[in-house]
Amino acid sequence: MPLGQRAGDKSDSRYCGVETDFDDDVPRVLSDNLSGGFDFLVAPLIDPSYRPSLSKRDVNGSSAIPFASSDLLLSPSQWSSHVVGKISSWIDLDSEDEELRMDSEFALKQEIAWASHLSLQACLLPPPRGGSCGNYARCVNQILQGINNMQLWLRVPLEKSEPMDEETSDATCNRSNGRFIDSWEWWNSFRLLCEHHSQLFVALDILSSLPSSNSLGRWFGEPVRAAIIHTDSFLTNARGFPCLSKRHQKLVTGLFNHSVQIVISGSLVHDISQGGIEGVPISNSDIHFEGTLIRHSLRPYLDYIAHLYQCMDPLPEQERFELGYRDFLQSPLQPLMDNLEAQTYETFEKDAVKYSQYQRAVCKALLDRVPDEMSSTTRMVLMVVGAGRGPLVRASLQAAEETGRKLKVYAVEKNPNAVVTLHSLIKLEGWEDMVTIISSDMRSWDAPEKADILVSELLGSFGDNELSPECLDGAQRFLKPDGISIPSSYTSFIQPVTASKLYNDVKLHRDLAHFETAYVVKLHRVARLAPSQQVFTFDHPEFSDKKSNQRYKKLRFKIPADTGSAMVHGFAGYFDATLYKDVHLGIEPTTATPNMFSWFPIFFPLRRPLCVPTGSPVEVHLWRCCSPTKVWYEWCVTEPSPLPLHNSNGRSYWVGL
Ligand SMILES: C[S@@+](CC[C@H](N)C(=O)[O-])C[C@H]1O[C@@H](n2cnc3c(N)ncnc32)[C@H](O)[C@@H]1O
Repeated sequence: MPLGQRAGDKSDSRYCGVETDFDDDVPRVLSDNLSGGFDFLVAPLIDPSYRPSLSKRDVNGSSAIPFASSDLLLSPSQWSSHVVGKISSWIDLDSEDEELRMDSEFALKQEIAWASHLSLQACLLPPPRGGSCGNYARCVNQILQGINNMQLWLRVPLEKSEPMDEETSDATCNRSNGRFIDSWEWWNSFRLLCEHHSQLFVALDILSSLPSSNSLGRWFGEPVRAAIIHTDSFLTNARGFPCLSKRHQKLVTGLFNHSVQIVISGSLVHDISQGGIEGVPISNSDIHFEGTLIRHSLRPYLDYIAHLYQCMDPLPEQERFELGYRDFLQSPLQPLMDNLEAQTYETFEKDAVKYSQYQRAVCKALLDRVPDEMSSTTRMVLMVVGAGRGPLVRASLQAAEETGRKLKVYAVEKNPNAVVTLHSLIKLEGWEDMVTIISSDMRSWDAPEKADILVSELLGSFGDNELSPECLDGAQRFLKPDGISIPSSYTSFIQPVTASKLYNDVKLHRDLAHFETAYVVKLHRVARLAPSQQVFTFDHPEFSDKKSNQRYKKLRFKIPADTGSAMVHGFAGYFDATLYKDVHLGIEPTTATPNMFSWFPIFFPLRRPLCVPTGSPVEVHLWRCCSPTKVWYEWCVTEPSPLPLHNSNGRSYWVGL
């Protein structure tokens, strides 16, 4: 029974699991837990006292392996939708004891084979035992090469003690028996050994104390599938009911938002005589036995988790619309080289916020340029360059009306199809006296007069990446020397991110070119590791003789020390544009224009994930390179360790002029 209804949320986080002990009557255990309100079990598949080496001594091989129920007692579809197999926790693949190690390898493979036979969607692997986990990772990696769709969830305690001063910059000081533990390091070694395998996930054990927010944040870029909350981690409220600390609540909400499933583990440790969570009515799903109400012993914890789920705000409509775009890599548009389609224009035009910002900017420019006393005698020449289907023409005319200024508009557009639409718009709106349509590339148009105001929206997710600088260089010929360009400038930004899903999606292409391409993507499962920094700025108009649109920037990012070590899979990129004076629009997360949806961020991947030890800076270099026919970016990392230069000479990714 899902935790609740949240408009638009179709993610797995609606389903809550329960960790159970070994029981050879899985159908009954499942039925009890489903009736108790849980959606799935995390259950051992085999009797924990079983050891392969002992059974091998049974020379006849006559005794059955003590698996918990078979596929005759529970159908494969029931196993698949309701059971996550819990691999035996005695397994220790890096033990010094050879017999135990050999037994462990045999048992692990045997249990996973059984889980595959049952069509389980996932198995929970025991946590690495700290220190070296080479043999454990080797065996899991072998298994990963052979399984079909099943996921393996590596159980990892969510634990990070604060390092002592002298350990701050030492990433290898991850000792389970010493002073400093950062369990992320265990996960990191393991997944590096398994080469970021896309079926290897994390299940986090949520303990009663939580590490710092920065260190928790790292996990949102990792493939976390489940969070196991032990009943011991719950606090007790004034009335004796289980509840979580504010920080735990925030974490759980964050996990829900990232499609992570909660699993309750442990036994009832709260003394609740009344039943039911405070304020939550006893539910239909409580079991009635011979007229007596039997509640699942963990029901108060489940009810509390459901309560947290139900308290979340509904997903805003725009977010719902964009759900399918989350972490989905798209090639950036090439509006200069290609002609956009009507559908694309239509999507742009739905973004009312963008056009209202433009309208505000044009209003301010008109008021600055034409004093009140001249408003009836002066007619401003405004050119919309790259007019598309006309929304900026409309915004400009509305600004003229709002300010009582007179306007003559030229709408310049190089896409002949959009020009057809423009003509029909002008006719429909009766703007023939005010608007002249020019079907031309702005870089080659011979304008009959000069403009007071040049309005354009040629911006990509990274500002200049759709070649606004090159187009406006061509267009500023017909701007008066004291004329105004809207936008007057734009700046790009980047920040390092953990984004294991994006990394794996790029890797799927199995070629270099995809690792040297920038993507437009609605970032969701990412950890933003350090505040973004400015990269390239372009100002318009720019009449200087020496100007160049080539750029180079070196940036150093400092990941907060309490984050711990982190993995960088690439850089998230954004832009902010000043339209006119204080009117701006942009997508840089800290200053993003609210409710504007025209642009998703850009993502510059790295060919090899970059492990950044605690306290190490990340030094990145970015170039904007230009030739007569194309513009491209090159990028590389030089600290903490050098990575190859990406996209040399624009060999993999470029934007055509
Ligand atoms: C991002 S769209 C914006 C369209 C419209 N202004 C809007 O806001 O919906 C950019 C438009 O500029 C046009 N464009 C790009 N480069 C151009 C150029 N050099 N000359 C004329 N139009 C250009 C494209 O065809 C496209 O219609």
